[in-house]
Amino acid sequence: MTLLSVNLNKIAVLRNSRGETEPDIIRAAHTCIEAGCGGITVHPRPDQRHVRPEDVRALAVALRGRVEYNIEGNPFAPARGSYPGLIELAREVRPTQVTLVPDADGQLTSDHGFDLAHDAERLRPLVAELRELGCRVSLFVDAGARGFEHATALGVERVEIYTGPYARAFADGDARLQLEQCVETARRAQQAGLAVNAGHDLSQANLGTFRAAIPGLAEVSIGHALIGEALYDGLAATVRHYLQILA
Ligand SMILES: CC(=O)[C@@H](O)[C@H](O)COP(=O)(O)O
Ligand SMILES: NCC(=O)COP(=O)(O)O
Repeated sequence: MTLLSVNLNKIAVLRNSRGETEPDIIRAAHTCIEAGCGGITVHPRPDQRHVRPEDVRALAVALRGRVEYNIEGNPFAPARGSYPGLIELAREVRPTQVTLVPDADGQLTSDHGFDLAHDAERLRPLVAELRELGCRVSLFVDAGARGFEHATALGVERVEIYTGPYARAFADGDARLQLEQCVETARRAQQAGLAVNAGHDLSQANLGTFRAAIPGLAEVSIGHALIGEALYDGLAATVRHYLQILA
């Protein structure tokens, strides 16, 4: 069974565009949980254009004991304004899992993973602290990544394969090479004792093929496509509700 963790960043983006409280991220989380998802993911960033520290805290209260809570982000990005930094947020809310992502500041979205051999030493104290807090630690890696033994040696339990290039190739009509690379990467990670998560631009169109190719895939975190698809799935019914009011 692969756990579906719904990324709610895009709900926050819509809400932030009006500076008010709707759509409500907690209500969205309840809806996803009632629909059967196994986890909620958020990816706070220092510029706070997506979920904000207060969302991270409120979700921790709403989710506790119900589903897994996965917080993603760059642990090296400094605190800025009311953003206290990823590790400080983890200290406060102790999520189920922290996925460390080497985003550059101001990056539109995540687009690459860690170089495990190169980054291991600076990750070491962070991984140790997160594990002491009781959080499972996952590292975001590119398809094709090597050096998983460095992650295992740090005490990391999972890696998340960045699936953006796979999703793009799938949309372009031929994802064979990208998929093979993901399969091979998952196999190497599992051989090193790590469980494998995946995410970025996964969708109803490309998920089935991906899942079928990766035995033991532990978790997928999906946000952008899922929220977009939810709009299409709900738009007609919502228009009908408005028409009933106006009839
Ligand atoms: C690590 C990763 O791939 C996701 O967390 C992604 O960055 C989230 O997407 P947003 O760009 O919507 O925050
Ligand atoms: N870790 C990936 C994630 O949380 C969601 O990515 P996307 O589906 O929004 O591209």
